[in-house]
Amino acid sequence: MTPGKKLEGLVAAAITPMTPDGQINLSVICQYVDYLVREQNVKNIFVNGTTGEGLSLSIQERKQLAEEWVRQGKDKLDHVIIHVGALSLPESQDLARHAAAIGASGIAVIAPFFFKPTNKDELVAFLQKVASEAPGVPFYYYHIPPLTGVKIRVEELLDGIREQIPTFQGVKFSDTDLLDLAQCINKNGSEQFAFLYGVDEQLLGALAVGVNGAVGSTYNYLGRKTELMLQAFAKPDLALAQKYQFLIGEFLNFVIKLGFGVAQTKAVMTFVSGIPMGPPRLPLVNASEEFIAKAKAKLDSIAWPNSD
Ligand SMILES: CC(=O)N[C@@H]([C@@H](O)[C@H](O)[C@H](O)CO)[C@@H](O)CC(=O)C(=O)O
Repeated sequence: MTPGKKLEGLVAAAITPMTPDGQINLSVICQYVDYLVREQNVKNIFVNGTTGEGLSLSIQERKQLAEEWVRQGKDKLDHVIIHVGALSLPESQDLARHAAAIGASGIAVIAPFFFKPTNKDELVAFLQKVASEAPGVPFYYYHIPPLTGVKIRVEELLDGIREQIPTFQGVKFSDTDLLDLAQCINKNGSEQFAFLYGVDEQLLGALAVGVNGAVGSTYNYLGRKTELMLQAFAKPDLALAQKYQFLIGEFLNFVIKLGFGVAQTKAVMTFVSGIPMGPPRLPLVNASEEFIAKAKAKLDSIAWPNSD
């Protein structure tokens, strides 16, 4: 891992591999890291988030996964960010201390979503109590209102945030409100904080307003293609960047219509990488065989530009 290096570019939202009987499967994480680095050229990972079913895991499982990702990523990955958000503040603090103790490169926290903060001050108070348990570890706010129902604007949250959370380093922005995202970047600059976008199907729009990178589920298996989109955008070759975004969107649009979530992501990653990701945990249920066949046929049919 590379301490001090700014978090930018693509970050894979880690899937949590499980055995057929639903236990976490740490034994494939070494292979998973090698696959990301060698086949997808992705060197950053976001552990125990949405795609990783972090909120469906026990605290003990979350710690075991964090330890294994840090251990396996030590000499191969640039950043291992651990999501430590939980509904219970002491649990979240415990996870933050643990992430610091094992040498994670950053921690992230989702807004509590059962008893929800109703304004910025309540949310920042919660985040501050977690961040202060890991005073040497870069802290990221994980904004995902479609799942948390917490719609406090990030633009508002960032106002004066470093005074309350000195380790504040950036935002994982998993929302479609590009006005809010653009204002965050306009007011704070993407040099001061890292802005990482989390809606893979419209990353190009977020690049246009200045994000530093992206965290998402599809970078597990479309990391290399998305990297080519980032390169085309940087060149700049907007037509080529659009071509990549349209094709990524074509696949996601297709699977979203079939019903797409974490269970289906596990199935897609299994057939693309060959690494068994196993079943999801209830209440999520396995992707159907019909979904798998259709998703595979669709992905295979895409004619990527300059494809290898
Ligand atoms: C709601 C959801 O799962 N969003 C994904 C996206 O990567 C999403 O899978 C993708 O845009 C396809 O819709 C990420 O934002 C989640 C994520 O980064 C995480 O697992 O923490």
